[in-house]
Amino acid sequence: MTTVTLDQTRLPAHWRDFVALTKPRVMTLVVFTGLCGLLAAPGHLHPVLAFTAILCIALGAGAAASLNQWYEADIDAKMKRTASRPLPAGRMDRQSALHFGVGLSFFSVILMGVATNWLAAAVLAVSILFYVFIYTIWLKPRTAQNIVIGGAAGAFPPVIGWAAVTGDISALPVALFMLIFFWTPPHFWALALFVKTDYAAAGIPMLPVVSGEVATRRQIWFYTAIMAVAAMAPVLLRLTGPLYGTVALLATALFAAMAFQVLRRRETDPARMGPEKRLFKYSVLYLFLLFGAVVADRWLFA
Ligand code: HEM
Ligand SMILES: CC(C)=CCC/C(C)=C/CC/C(C)=C/COP(=O)(O)OP(=O)(O)O
Repeated sequence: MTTVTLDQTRLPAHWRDFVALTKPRVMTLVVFTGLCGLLAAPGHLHPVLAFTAILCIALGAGAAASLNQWYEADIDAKMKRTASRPLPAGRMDRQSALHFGVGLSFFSVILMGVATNWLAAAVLAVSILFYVFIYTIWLKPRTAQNIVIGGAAGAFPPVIGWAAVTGDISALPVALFMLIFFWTPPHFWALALFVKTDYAAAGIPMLPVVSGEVATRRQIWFYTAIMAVAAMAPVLLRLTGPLYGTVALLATALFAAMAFQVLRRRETDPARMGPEKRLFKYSVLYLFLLFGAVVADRWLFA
């Protein structure tokens, strides 16, 4: 097992490493759900301010990701998937990541407040604090249910986007929050099944490590069922229309079919494209599809 002596490597940090620190690939979907919240909201925000609001969500998410990596540098060094990140690989010192994360957090929240309103800024602040303190520092090292509660951090972006336009939070953004909230366990546990040896090596009590594969597969199935209800809720409550309803129905049926394949398996082969990897990859596309449909529906049928 590789142990990197952190803080002793004080190589000049390249700007690319600061970008890597923000987890840009994950951020694409965070930004997209935030953008959809903003575009689905009634009312008008000047395009420059709308762009600024989305930028703030991206910067806030990047700040949270940087603080997550500042805190977890030694854990990341023990996992194959994360060992090449800037801190464990020794390309950046921890202080830089901390300063970058704290600076960016304040900058994104204050800019959001000045450019849009302080409700959007407050929700952005809550999501950063939630990801860093509730998920990363408190729950992740302690309980296998870490992502069920901690996942709420990633569910805030559509609420932030909506609040940036309207200055309030109504039923649709709450429904979109619920959708991401219940989507997160199947999204993450599908991945956790094929990287479970990594988490075991790092001593992180992720569900497949603590409760085993069978329990994880059942939990994925359980949360998929709740997520399906959350996915259909916007149309049942008449918050969205038929286009969203059709996309949500078809995409959720496929999600459930894939989760069922995962449920039927006993063991994961991390080297192959099994049902677990397929579900993880599809989970990302699924959220893109549903959020895209919310906006398309509002714009075409509102
Ligand atoms: C606590 C909740 C969550 C956990 C624990 C989690 C965990 C993960 C992990 C470990 C990865 C692999 C990424 C990597 O290797 O760097 C991943 C990928 C991804 N996550 Fe999540 N995730 C969560 C919530 C979310 C949310 C809320 C979103 C967006 C709305 C999201 C979007 C993505 C995307 C787009 C990828 C794929 C990145 C790629 O293509 O490499 N995740 N997630
Ligand atoms: C606006 C705002 C602040 C949004 C936050 C978005 C957010 C919390 C997304 C969570 C996504 C994510 C990559 C979790 C990784 O879990 P991990 O940290 O356990 O993954 P790792 O093992 O790859 O470090």
